Amino acid sequence: MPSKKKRKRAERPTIHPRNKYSDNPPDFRLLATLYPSFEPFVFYSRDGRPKIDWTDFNATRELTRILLLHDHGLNWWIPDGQLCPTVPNRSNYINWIEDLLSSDIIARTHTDGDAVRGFDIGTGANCIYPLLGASLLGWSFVGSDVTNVALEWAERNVKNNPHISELIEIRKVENSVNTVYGEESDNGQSVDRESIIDVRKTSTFKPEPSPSSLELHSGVNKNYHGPPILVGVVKDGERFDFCMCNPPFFETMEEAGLNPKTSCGGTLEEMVCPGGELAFISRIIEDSVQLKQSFRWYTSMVGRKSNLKILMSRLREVGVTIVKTTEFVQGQTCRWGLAWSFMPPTGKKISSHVVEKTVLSFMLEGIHRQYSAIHVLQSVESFFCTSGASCKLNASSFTVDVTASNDHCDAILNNEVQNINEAVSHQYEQKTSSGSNCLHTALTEQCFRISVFQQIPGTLLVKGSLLQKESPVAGAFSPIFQRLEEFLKNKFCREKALIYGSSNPAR
Ligand SMILES: C[S@@+](CC[C@H](N)C(=O)[O-])C[C@H]1O[C@@H](n2cnc3c(N)ncnc32)[C@H](O)[C@@H]1O
Repeated sequence: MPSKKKRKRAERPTIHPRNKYSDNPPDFRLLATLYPSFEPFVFYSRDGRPKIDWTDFNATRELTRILLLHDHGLNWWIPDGQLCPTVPNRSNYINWIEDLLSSDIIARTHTDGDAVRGFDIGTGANCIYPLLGASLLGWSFVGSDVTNVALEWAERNVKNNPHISELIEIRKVENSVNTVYGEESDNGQSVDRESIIDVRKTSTFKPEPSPSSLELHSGVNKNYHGPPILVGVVKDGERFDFCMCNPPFFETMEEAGLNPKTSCGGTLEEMVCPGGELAFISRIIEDSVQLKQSFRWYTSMVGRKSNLKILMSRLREVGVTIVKTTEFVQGQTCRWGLAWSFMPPTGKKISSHVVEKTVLSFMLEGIHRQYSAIHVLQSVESFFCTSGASCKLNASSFTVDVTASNDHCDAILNNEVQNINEAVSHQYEQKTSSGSNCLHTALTEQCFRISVFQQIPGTLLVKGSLLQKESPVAGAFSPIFQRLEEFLKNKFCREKALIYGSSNPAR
């Protein structure tokens, strides 16, 4: 049997090992006794487990407030309706940047001794990244934003923490330098034609999208039409170790208010920008082409896997020296981290936590209305069972654990249907490092977990994790996963899989 600790890790596969909450999730019972203001929000399920109502904004805000106070010694507040960050999830991004900075894959150059300086694009009223980065790691930050409420509350949150306030500068993004030619931008603000023309004149960036870029993938032109992001905000001669960004992910508020299971607030300005995250991050890429080595690392969160692929091909076009990605999982939500640099690479490798080669994924987009994640999960199970592989479906974690022999793998790849009762009996037990339930495996078998995550309505992410990296049949994992992609797309999506084994650069 796997140890308790190992099982816990397997349930939360990508929480960073240095994350304070990786082995100790918040203890609501304890927090309710320590903080009377939190107590009214905690209730107990039949089996006595303490819970909070994730759909209650006041509950999620109070949880964030006391976690920041209890675990980080930070005083913090936001007004009603502003985006409320989840502390464990935001800490993951900070830990990932720490990995990038310490990785030696690019040269260390312009740092001021050991001091690390970051730029948080769109710090929000919550100012969460500068507060966490400064208190956990002593990093200094510029946090930028455009709205008065964000700037006012970010300032307040900094001032209320005098022990780190010297480390954080909140910077207003001036709209006078705008990015749409001689017209009004979508939000009615005036714009400056000159600034964008100058930027393009000196740029090596190609304004015409190539066949692999935005228009082709999305079917719409997703150019950014908003206030400046980095160019025009970063001052002449300023140098940073990194920038980070939790961008406005969505194109409309409808798209944004979608997770009925949680209430984390979020105003129109925080959640939405014309063109959504694709346009916003594409502008960060364009700005990075201008600013090049002013930053060691450029990074952003990405909300949709399909956008990650497009952005990666964009990065290849503009000639970055290195691209890194990671995955952030919290409950049923999955986000990605995208990082790139123009620094010369040193040829050294980054730690294995950052590069994840045994995890594959694809998106199911345009799912027919009548289907939900559980239907997809059941089809995953039947897909593998019909080849004779053994499956264990877990409806609460939305996973299917699969154990497949060499013969089962062949059957899947050759589209053969086997008698389920004839599944090869397992020969002996071999524990996997990830502590999965899928333990009864012979050496010639492989064991993997398929997980299904809700993205937005009509879009699911399907992820496959190989649990026995050393298995001699591990090489079959990728083609099998491609078969699964083809099968699920044909069954659930309005747009069918056109060709078997569609290439996915993000894999
Ligand atoms: C999704 S919120 C992120 C807030 C916070 N960083 C977090 O992680 O919770 C996006 C933020 O970006 C800000 N924003 C939008 N356009 C911006 C721009 N051009 N420059 C700086 N901030 C911008 C919004 O006002 C909003 O506060």
